[in-house]
Amino acid sequence: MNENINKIINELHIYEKKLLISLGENENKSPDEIAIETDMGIKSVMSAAGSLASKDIIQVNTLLDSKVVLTDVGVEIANNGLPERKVLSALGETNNGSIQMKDLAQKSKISGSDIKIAIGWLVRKDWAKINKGIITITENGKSNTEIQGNDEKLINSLLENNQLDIFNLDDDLKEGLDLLNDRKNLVEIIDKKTHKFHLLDLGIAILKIGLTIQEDATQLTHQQLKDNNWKSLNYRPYDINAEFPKIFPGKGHPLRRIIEEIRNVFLNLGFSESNGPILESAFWNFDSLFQPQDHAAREMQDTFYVKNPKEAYLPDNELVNKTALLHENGGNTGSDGWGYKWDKDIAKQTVLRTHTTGISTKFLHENQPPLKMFSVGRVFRRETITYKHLPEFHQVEGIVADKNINYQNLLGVLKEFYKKLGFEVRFRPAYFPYTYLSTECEVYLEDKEAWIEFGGSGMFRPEVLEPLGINVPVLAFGLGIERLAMIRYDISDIRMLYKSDIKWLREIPIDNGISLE
Ligand SMILES: N[C@@H](Cc1ccccc1)C(=O)O
Repeated sequence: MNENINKIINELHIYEKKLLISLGENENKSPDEIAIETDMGIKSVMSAAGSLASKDIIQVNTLLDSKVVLTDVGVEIANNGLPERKVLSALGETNNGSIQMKDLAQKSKISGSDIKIAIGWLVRKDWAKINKGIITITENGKSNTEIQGNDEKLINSLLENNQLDIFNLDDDLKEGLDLLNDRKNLVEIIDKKTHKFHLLDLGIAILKIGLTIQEDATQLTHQQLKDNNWKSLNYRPYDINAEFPKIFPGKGHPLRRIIEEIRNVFLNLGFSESNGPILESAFWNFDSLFQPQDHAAREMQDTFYVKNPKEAYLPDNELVNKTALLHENGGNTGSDGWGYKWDKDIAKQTVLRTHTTGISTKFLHENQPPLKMFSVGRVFRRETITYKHLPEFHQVEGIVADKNINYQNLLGVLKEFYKKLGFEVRFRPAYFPYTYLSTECEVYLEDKEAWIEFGGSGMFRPEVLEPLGINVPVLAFGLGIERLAMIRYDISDIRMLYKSDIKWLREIPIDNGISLE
């Protein structure tokens, strides 16, 4: 037996020991008292008690503790007397023991609203009778003028003691409580659960053997190693439930992360990555895309033109001349072109690129199909800032060029791309001067109950491909990235992505499965 107990003792946690020792001194302490005395905190006391109870060392009883207290109204009544008591006193002071109803308020000094209550209780307590507007004291009333009722006893006792334990009330006070309870607003009963610990035989036996508390070591010191003390130390076990401070490790910005995710999707689909300058010539940004020089998108209100450098270099003459011809009369493509005089100077203008599509035409000019290329970059438009518009944002641009490429392949690539990112998109017919057929992808924003546009795409027109020297079909797309991030991170305002809102950035989970190496 002893051997067994020793084993149990050895396995006791320091909190269990502290609790047992405390109970050994006095079993009647409340958990709160023990928590203060042992400096353990109430949670630790209760969990140590639970653990001791599970080993049959102590028993934990749950008690309901019900206290009665005066309400604010109750305190006032306790100081001034019950309204019916005031009326009874007033009746006692009259010669014939009666008062006219209409004089009641004035004679008994109670407020109008208390009259009804006073009458009700006078009758219920049989202190007075009412007949034809006259209140008359009864025999019972007379004999009660000097005696406190049980309800009054309780009120006074509460005024003195603040609160009383319901289970300890004597019979008078119990009856008083019943009466007061009927009045609704004078007393209140507060129920509280408490626990009481009781040492069982095993607990008593353990205490008899005696418990020593060796404070746990939480740190190893140089000295302990030197003195060889470390061997006899009692090491505090790791508490994996302990509270810990929140830490906010560094992490990639959500926009950066989604860009990396997008890059991975295309790299995994076998696309090669390309890039281009932010400051671009109008030639690559517009002219190479068969966008006429008077096209609305080129207007100052849509495009940022740059003063310095004011002009960009144009590519080789052959390409420039072919492009000029195409704009003017369609060149060899069978198209009529736009039918205007193409102006070199307009093509030389420098712009902050309005899309990344110029990267694609430049890439086609410099590379031979078959090819698959994508690029991610920042683009600029003179947009009014709203929850879904910013004057600068990111696009992912891409092309696939090969003999048998067609519009179905385009839809296939886009579907695959969005699916890999976890989005469901719908396609709508669209128009771009440089593609035919053209389509736009949209996603439904539940918050705004609206479809928002994700980006455009289409098959490059022959007018685009011919001057570049490409004679196979090319599918092309240019998709916005910020809006994807909005949905991915559940933010209803695109501006959030550019605010240094620490709280939001901190709370975004780190791990969304994308590595940033
Ligand atoms: N450049 C278009 C998208 C697009 C790219 C390629 C082909 C067709 C459309 C935009 O910015 O919206």
